[in-house]
Amino acid sequence: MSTDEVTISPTRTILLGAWEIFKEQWPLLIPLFIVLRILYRRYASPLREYPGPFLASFSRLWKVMSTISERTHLDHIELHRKYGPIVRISPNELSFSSPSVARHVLSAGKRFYKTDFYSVFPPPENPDIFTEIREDVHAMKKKVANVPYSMAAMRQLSPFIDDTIDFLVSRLDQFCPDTAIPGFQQAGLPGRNTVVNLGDWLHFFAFDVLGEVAFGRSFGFLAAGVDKENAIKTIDNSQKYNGIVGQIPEIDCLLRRNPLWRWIPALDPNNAVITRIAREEMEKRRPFEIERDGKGASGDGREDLLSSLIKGHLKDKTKFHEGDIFAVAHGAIFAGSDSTASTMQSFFWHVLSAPKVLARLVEEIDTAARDGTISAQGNIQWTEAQNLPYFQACLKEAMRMRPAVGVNIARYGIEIEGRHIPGGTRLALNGWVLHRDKATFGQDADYYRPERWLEDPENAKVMERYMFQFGGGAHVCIGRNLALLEINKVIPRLLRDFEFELVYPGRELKAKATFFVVQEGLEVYISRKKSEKEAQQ
Ligand code: HEM
Repeated sequence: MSTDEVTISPTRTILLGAWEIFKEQWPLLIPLFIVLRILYRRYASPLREYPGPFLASFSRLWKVMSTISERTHLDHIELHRKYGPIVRISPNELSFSSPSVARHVLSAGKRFYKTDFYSVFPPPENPDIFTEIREDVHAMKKKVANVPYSMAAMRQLSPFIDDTIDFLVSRLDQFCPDTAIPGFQQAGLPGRNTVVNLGDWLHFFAFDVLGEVAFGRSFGFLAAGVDKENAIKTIDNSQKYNGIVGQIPEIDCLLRRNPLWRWIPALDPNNAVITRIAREEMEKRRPFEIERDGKGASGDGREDLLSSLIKGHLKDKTKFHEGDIFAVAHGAIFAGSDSTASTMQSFFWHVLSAPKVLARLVEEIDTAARDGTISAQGNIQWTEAQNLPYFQACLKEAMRMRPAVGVNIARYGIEIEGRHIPGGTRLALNGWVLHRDKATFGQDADYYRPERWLEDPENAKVMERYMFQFGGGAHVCIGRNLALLEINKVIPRLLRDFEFELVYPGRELKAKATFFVVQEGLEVYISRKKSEKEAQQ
């Protein structure tokens, strides 16, 4: 007997036999495998009992197509209306419409974990707080980043937000008819007929604030008055990619993670203007040790996000690496700009579309400015804005109706309200669906009605518990203090100083859900309000 005959194991013999059969029969075997897999998923999977679109029962195509169409938020509302509170949206994914289930899934410590959806978001080599899916590592990074994001730290940055608001106001001023110049329209000056894209200006504002807060310098969008170097568009395209490829993360290695991309300069994300500024600022702060004494490159004594993260790194380099500094500061721009802009756009669109709401809101703000509840001139403080109950109700209602995240937030988990969920199942939640729950928000939950927040304080508390515009639990939005601070300062100021009117009343805002809901179509006419003194003259 030869040595070879002795060493061939039975397993190897079977595998070799199988390979031989496969080589000959593959044209038949591959389709057979696909059909059997479809049949298994459709009729034998533990999730077969859950209703949903036919395509979704055996393939991820349904949710990929929905994400490509940028209508995921609307598709999910329709789905739940048609199929009920739990819908199967892919072979191993269930979508839930109940806010109490969402609270359970998102609560810290309930053993629900972020899915690989998040792993496609850049930077893959050094995940930031949003993209980090290892819970222990995430907790370590978040501990460091929580410090600069606290409300106290944010309020210390208030002067820089104020400067950006002043600048926005001066830019908007340029579109206002100057009634002091007789015949201003005939003179070709901007006037009543000037259409202002308020949505764009709010977008530029949100970006410039983040530049100030994260890197101590504005990105210059307000100054340019345009999307400089298509930076915003680049981010939106990148989010679109994340949203779609996040549904099928396996293919990311063939696309964005494919090293060949680096050879095409236009596709290299490192060339985007925001990334370039972030890298430049990071280099300016070296050696990092000087940041420890508050003598950082921002030079004006203020502690921006970058310098605070550098300090966190210096405290414990093993827990918060150098790469984390860049990833977290840079990630803030991606996570915080479109989201804040979208929220402000929703607010303005809803309020300007509802004349009675607008009248009541403007009355509240004007009265508050007259009686000293809020400053009559210049910027409005956070604490002052808290004394505007109707404004707060309008804001909550806008975040309820059109939350800034439009794609599902997904988690892995195995048990919900006593119901066992097979391991590996993704649990999907969509704010647009959750916030329309009639049992929680009322029978008229489909309508924008700020009064619901003022009618019964106890009920308002319950509704507040079930709002998910900032996510929840261990992964609750770290930038919510900044976003709310910014919004609470800028919106009442704009409504105090200007009058706005929609150019196309009754036209829906175009809302494209990439990850965030990117909105278009907030065109307005704008004019300066007369001060009390001017009105009397
Ligand atoms: C109105 C504005 C904003 C909205 C509506 C919003 C919404 C959200 C939501 C829903 C999540 C949870 C996502 C998930 O679990 O998958 C989230 C997480 C996050 N947000 Fe925001 N966000 C806003 C502003 C900001 C700002 C200004 C920043 C930073 C400057 C920021 C940074 C982050 C980060 C880092 C996370 C990940 C948190 C974690 O996983 O621990 N966001 N945001």
